[in-house]
Amino acid sequence: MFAARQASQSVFGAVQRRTFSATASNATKVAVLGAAGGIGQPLSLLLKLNPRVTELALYDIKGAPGVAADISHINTKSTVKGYEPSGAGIKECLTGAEIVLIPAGVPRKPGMTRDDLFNTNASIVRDLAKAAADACPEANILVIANPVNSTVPITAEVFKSKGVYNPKRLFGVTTLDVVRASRFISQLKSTDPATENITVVGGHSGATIVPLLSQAGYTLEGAERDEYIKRVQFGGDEVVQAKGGAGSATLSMAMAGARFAESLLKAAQGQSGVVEPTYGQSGVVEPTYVDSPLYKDQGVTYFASQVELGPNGVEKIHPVGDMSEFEQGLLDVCLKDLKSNIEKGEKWVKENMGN
Ligand SMILES: NC(=O)c1ccc[n+]([C@@H]2O[C@H](COP(=O)([O-])OP(=O)(O)OC[C@H]3O[C@@H](n4cnc5c(N)ncnc54)[C@H](O)[C@@H]3O)[C@@H](O)[C@H]2O)c1
Ligand SMILES: O=C(O)C[C@H](O)C(=O)O
Repeated sequence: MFAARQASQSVFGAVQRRTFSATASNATKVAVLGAAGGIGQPLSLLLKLNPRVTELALYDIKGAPGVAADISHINTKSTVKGYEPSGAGIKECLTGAEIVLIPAGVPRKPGMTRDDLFNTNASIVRDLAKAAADACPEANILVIANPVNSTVPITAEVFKSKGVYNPKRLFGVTTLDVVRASRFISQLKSTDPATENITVVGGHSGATIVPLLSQAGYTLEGAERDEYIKRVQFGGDEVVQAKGGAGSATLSMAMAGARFAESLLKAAQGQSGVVEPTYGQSGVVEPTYVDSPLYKDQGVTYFASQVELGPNGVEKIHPVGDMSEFEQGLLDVCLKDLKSNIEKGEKWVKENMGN
């Protein structure tokens, strides 16, 4: 009981109490690709605060050694090293990594959709996926770069082309949608956001983001419902507008990425079931966008639903479960959009696999 309680301490709780430390058998190297960016820097900071991480490898086309030097002074035990193309390079960064987070890529400006990022980010993700498939084919790959609905299939096709694809190890990070859906309902209902955990299924853009409020026992009606759904589906646009051309969500995304990485680390280190609410509800059952059987018969080969994580990555993909008629309508729209986003990624990468 005590051990379980200790192991489920939050990132911040663990640091403050100074009682929890990762053991040698739990040595975990985590790599961040795009570590000098708006997401990469705070994400790397949060990973440095996580006692489950023992080695942090930070790569970017520019600036990663500086970020690493800065973060390395934080008084937690993990080692930190920065890599750039002209130095030790991405191969050394990735070798031995168990988790690879990919926030490398261009963010949106006002007026753009995530799909407008496709032309730039597809080749960035393809090339980083190639490097990971060569250097750490068994790592858990966590894709943050947008458009996630398409960059995840691109990553899968790269791994398939190298004969090392394991669908249990590839994740599109959709945690920010869960974080937003939970925060926004807590604002409407005056509840504690730390205890809200709204399941969000589908994908990660606009109408493909489907919050299932009914599963948390909530019913919203009329304008209140429509505004809530719009805010969850277009929460990213709210931040893009507010930043006025200086990028998209970085800080909330860093938290969401760190939370999902922590869930995987907990699962890899043997925790199972639903874990008591800690670091923003980080548990071992999380919605994430994976190679999924749920809607394959409709040509939708990747889908985010509740996924149980374990030492081998994906342990179990939960079905979407009961939903209201209204939510079913949202899901129908989602599936149509998702199918074309997936096909776009797969088609592009097959035509542009390169060497
Ligand atoms: N999944 C989500 O929920 C979510 C949330 C927010 C943002 N995003 C996406 O994350 C991506 C990054 O956003 P950001 O705000 O951090 O952008 P940013 O421009 O601040 O940072 C991107 C970083 O990637 C680096 N980079 C570019 N090409 C690279 C390459 N080939 N190898 C390594 N590093 C490379 C850049 O040098 C830069 O440091 C965007 O595509 C954005 O849309 C996703
Ligand atoms: O909105 C964006 O472009 C970034 C991200 O996907 C988000 O949801 O905030």
